Amino acid sequence: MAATTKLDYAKPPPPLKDELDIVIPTIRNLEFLEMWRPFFEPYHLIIVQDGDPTKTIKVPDGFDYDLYNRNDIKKLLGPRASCISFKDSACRCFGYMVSKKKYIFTIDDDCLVAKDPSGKAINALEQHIKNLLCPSTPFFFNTLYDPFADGADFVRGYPFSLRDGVPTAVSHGLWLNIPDYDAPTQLVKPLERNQRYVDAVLTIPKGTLFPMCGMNLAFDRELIGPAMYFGLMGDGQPIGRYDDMWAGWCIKVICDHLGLGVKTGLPYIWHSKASNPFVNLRKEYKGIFWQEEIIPFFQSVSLPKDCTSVQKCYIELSKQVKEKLSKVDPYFDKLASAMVTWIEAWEEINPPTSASSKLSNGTAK
Ligand SMILES: O=c1ccn([C@@H]2O[C@H](COP(=O)(O)OP(=O)(O)O[C@H]3O[C@@H](CO)[C@H](O)[C@H]3O)[C@@H](O)[C@H]2O)c(=O)[nH]1
Ligand SMILES: [Mn+2]
Repeated sequence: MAATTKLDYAKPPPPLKDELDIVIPTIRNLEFLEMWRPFFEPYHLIIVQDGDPTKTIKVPDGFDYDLYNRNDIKKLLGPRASCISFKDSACRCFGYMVSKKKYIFTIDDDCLVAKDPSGKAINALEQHIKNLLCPSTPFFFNTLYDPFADGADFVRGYPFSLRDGVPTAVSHGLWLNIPDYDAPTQLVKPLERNQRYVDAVLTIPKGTLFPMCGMNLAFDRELIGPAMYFGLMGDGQPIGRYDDMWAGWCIKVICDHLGLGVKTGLPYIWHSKASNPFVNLRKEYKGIFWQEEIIPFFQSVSLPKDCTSVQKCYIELSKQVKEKLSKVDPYFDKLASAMVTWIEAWEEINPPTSASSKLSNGTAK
């Protein structure tokens, strides 16, 4: 059995119902919650209504929720609301900012409960909680996958000095049915469906980036929340559908710097609707060739030792974005400024407590 584990994988994890918020970006009514009711009803929902604030979003009875529309965002953030995207699912990050809980689970309104190979309904939230409560192993790859999973462990040759692992900051879930493909792939493979259920949770190794998808994602808000900014997308912006990707690249370099873990794999959800590939192509177009410069940038990012908090790392990252990516397009100059605005807004909404400020100055004992 692994040297240390905060959780016995064989048993269900603690429900964390008072420590976790569910964040849903939406332009639709939320009937999908009926399918999730057995799993979600005990939790507080933060619904971020995008688009026309005068539209009424219907939420099924029995759920405890706060709903924020564009007017609410402007009222709460004032001029700093400019950093929250409009007419793009990136608006969901506002929900991360206003939450007061330690954990966040974000899910799209076209993601339904999937079934595992035995036909059992998958409680995606329970698996994310397991993933977050168990350590990650970014420094040395365990070939039997998650060593903390029931029936697995560290294999021969795995250094005992590394078997405690590190705290897990992010749990990235996957999708059956409609896969999260980019528009070109979607256009050439319109009928492809993901039917492969891979029963694995992997820690993404230190130094490796990954394409983070926001539709089935959980994270420890206290460990990495301030870096989970989903960027400037949608209305008035030259790019869309790179919100979660941008956040994923930022959080990964910061997690690597701070010694935190990022996991991907279980749980699966059932992604029920494909968005329009032609509309998606128009949104993604610039991103498809910009990312050939963005990825080498993130691969070369080095954060100074005195960046001991997520906020300090993020502000340093914004400086490097301004310095090194603005030559790709003036958009990155705007994005770098928006990254700073996001941190300012985050700190205004979440004033540091004495404990958290000790943590952020690396003085906590
Ligand atoms: O303008 C908008 C459009 C949509 N939403 C809400 O965001 C999610 C995702 O929307 P949808 O399922 O229609 O789009 P997908 O292409 O499947 O989304 C995936 O692609 C990524 C694009 O950023 C994203 O990470 C994935 O979610 C739904 O809840 C819509 O209601 C919105 O708020 N504003
Ligand atoms: Mn979708």
